[in-house]
Amino acid sequence: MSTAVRICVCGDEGTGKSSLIASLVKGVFVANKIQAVLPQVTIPPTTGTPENVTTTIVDTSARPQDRTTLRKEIRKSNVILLVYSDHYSYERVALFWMPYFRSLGVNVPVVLCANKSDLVSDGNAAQVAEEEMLPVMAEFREIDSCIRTSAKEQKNVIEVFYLCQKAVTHPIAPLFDYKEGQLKPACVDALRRIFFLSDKDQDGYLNDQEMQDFQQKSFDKPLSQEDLDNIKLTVSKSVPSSSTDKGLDLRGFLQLNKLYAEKGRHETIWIILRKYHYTDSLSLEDSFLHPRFDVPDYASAELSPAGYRFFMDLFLTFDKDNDGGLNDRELAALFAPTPGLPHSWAETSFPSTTVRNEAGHITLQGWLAQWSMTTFLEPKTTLEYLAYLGFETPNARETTTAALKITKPRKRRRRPGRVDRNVVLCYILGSSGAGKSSLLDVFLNRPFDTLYHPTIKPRQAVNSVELQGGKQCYLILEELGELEPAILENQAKLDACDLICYAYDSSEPDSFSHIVELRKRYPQLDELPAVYTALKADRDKTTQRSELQPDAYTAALNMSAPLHVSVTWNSISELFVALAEAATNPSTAFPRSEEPPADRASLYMALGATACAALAAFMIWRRSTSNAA
Ligand SMILES: Nc1nc2c(ncn2[C@@H]2O[C@H](COP(=O)(O)OP(=O)(O)OP(=O)(O)O)[C@@H](O)[C@H]2O)c(=O)[nH]1
Ligand SMILES: Nc1nc2c(ncn2[C@@H]2O[C@H](COP(=O)(O)OP(=O)(O)OP(=O)(O)O)[C@@H](O)[C@H]2O)c(=O)[nH]1
Ligand SMILES: [Ca+2]
Ligand SMILES: [Ca+2]
Repeated sequence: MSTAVRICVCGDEGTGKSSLIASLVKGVFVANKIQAVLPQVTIPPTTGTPENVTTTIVDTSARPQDRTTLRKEIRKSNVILLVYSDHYSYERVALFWMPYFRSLGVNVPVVLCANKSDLVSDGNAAQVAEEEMLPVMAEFREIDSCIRTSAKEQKNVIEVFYLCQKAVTHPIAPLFDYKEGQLKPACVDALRRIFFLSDKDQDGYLNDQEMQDFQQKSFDKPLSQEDLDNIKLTVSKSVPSSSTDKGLDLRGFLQLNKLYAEKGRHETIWIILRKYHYTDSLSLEDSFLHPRFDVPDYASAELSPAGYRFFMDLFLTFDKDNDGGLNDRELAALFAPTPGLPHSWAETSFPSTTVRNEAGHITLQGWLAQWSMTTFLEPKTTLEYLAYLGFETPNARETTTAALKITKPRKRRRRPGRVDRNVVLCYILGSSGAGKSSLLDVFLNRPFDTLYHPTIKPRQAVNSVELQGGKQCYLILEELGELEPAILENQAKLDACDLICYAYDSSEPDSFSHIVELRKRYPQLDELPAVYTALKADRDKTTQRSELQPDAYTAALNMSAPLHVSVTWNSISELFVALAEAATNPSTAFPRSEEPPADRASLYMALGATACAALAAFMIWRRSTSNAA
């Protein structure tokens, strides 16, 4: 919105341009001859000034020799005050002035002023408007408003300049189409969204309480019962088919605003739109959608209790059939005041990233998990959607950032104790076919699928996990697909990750070596806490083709031995608890720091050596037997 209004006063010679300016500034009519062109005046905002703008008024001359200056001033202005005072100068409005402004290519509102009204008898006022003003207004859309003034009698002098200010601060053009007699589509879209956000119970009507809240928010003052009844009466009169028993429906709400526009009270619409953070071009303010929110290094973003509350209420409001899931229609209704699903959700075929019910609809648990993940991975998206979806705080000065919080930085991961995080990210690394996707599926309570679909794009799954002691945390599991090398080379990605889960297929002899290779190739992985997991434990365990067998390998690292799990076993959920525990208590997932007793260390090494020898012997034996066969 503009903070300054520059008014260029134009019109034929002798129409009273300079007199109007002098009358405004001095407060009295200057009867004696005044300067042809007054110097420009700048007026600071006063109590009545719309939007507290500073106003500059520029006088001009219509004489041909002053044309260059006139042109320059018109181009610099935000609004033109076009003055006429008799029949001749009136004719010149349509014949010269309006076409002239158009030929300059300026796109500013024009306020048309019929000055010297003292010379016309009062009875004529209505007729003047009918016969003179309406036709030119109809012909030239850029005319914002018309007014009759008298500099001599101080009539409408303050008002005419006020109209000029308002034409800039509260323009009618973006809201209303005179030719069609309709609110413009962008205005209807914005009002529809505002109606939708105000209809808190989503029954399609603004009931009395919702109207009160809307009024309070828009105009910072309560709505009296009388005013409310009047509004309803006006609407029911103008939309005869609508009943206002349950409140105001969308049609009635739009009609009400249309009436404002028709009656020249379009500033009311602007007040509403601006309260809901619309810009002059009827888009949402960038600072509203993207407030400043910085996540320091080693910290993360999470939803605050207010944020969780908001998303929970949203879910409950839109689960109309109360079946504990949001079906496609309910989801579409929920996202109606937004541009659609967040980009990243659409890309990851939401809701497949989180918990769904049998019908495939996202559950409340899944919904909160999904937002927890989004906030963790891309807090700006959450902030944007909080704005679209109408998150409000009791304190008007607070923004959507009140729905988020920043966790304490956790640079020193080896320090004992829990980290200040309720949402954690765990990368699952392992050879292709090791069973990573199956792990993600079972994490989301999906049935086990024996069919193998290799993963190409990174894939995430998020769910809540109950930690020991009953505390909830959200665990994001991510398998990296073909981007595994790229992601592991990216230090920022590793810093953001809370835990590495090394996974291998215990029934596949070439599976564990992938982990050994990864750790060799990316030594920076050792800076992260880790958990080793042997997958497909329901199948026959086989010897790994690796220098050390997994147990010996982890023992040599002073790490816990791999957990043996199978997605076909119910006990698989214990793995997720173990991962969440390790991620929130990272020091437990590093090599134990106390040096083990010397003889035990050598025992591990020796064990490793025997294991290798055994493996070699085994392979030789196999080969000879197969040769024999
Ligand atoms: N009766 C009457 N006379 C007015 C009014 N306003 C201005 N006049 C007179 O009209 C004449 C022209 O007024 P100006 O203010 O100089 O007009 P202008 O448009 O600035 O004229 P230029 O500078 O020549 O372009 C003066 O004699 C004013 O006193 C008015 O409201 N009523
Ligand atoms: N018996 C058994 N089979 C499993 C288990 N987990 C996974 N599988 C099967 O192993 C095969 C590969 O599983 P995926 O989960 O696709 O393996 P992945 O690690 O995601 O594979 P990539 O995406 O190629 O890296 C599939 O046919 C699964 O059905 C398990 O616990 N037991
Ligand atoms: Ca003048
Ligand atoms: Ca309602």
